[in-house]
Amino acid sequence: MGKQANLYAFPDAASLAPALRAYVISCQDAGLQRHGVFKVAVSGGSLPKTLAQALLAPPKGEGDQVKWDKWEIFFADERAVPLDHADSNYALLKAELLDKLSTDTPQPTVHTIDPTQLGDTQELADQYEQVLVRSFASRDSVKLPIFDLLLLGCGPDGHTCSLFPGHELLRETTAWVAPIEDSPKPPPKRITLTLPVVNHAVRVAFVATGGGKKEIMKEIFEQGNGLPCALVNEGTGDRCSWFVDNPAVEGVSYPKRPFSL
Ligand SMILES: O=C1O[C@H](COP(=O)(O)O)[C@@H](O)[C@H](O)[C@H]1O
Repeated sequence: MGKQANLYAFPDAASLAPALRAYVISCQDAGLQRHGVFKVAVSGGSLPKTLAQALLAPPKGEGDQVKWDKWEIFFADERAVPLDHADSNYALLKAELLDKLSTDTPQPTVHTIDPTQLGDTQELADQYEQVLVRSFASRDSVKLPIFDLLLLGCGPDGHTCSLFPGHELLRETTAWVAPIEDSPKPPPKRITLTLPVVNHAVRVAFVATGGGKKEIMKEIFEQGNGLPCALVNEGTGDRCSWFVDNPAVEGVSYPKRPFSL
C-alpha cells in the first residue's frame, strides 16, 4: 500500500493550534526557499478561527515567524456573494484573521473573487482561474497550479472546498476553478478549486474539530466511499495531514501519529 495521510489528534483546539502553526510555517519556509513567495489557499467554515488561533500567537523564536508580506492567499472555495456578505469566505477570513494583524505588520496579498461577476458563476470561476494563471505564470509549462499549501475543512457530509459527495464536479479533469450552482449546503452558487488542483498541491492540511465530525471521519478513514475528503487522502498520500481534536476522531480506526515535522 502507498503512503497514507497523517492523522494528528490533540485534546482540543488550543493544543492543536501550536502544531498547526509549526506545520504552516514549515510549508511557508519551504515555499520561500523554492520560489520566494508562499502560495496558500484557505477554506471558510470553521477553519479561519482555528487558523487565527495558530497564526496570531506570539512567535516563540527566530524560526517561528509568519512572514505575512511573502504570503499570497487564495480561496479554496468561495461563495458567489459580495465580499462583505455574511456567507463570504473572504469576509470570514478577514474578520477572524486579516483584520487582527497589527497595522505595523507588512500585509499579505489576498486574491478575492471579482465581486462584479456575481451574476454569472461560470464567469466568476473563469476569472478566478485567470487570477491563478497570472500568479502561477512563471511556472507556465505546468498544466496545473502547484500551491505550497492548501488549508481545508471537512464538512459533516465529507465535502471539502465546494466539492460535494456524489457531485459531477468530482469528475472535472481540465478546469482549475469550477462553478457550482446547486451546492447542497447554502448558498447554492459558489466556485471551487477542482480535485486535480487540490491533489497537485505540495502539501494539504485538513482541520476538523468537534464531535459533530466523528461519524464522517470514521467513514472517510475507514471506508472512503468516494467522499471528497477521502479522494484527497487517496490523491495526496502522506503529503496530506489532518489536524483534529480527540472528539472528532473518537472511535475512528486509523493510526494517529504524534505530531512532528
Ligand atoms: O461550505 C463550506 O464548508 C466547508 C466545511 O465547513 P466546516 O464549517 O464544516 O469546517 C468549508 O471548508 C468550505 O470552505 C465552505 O465553503
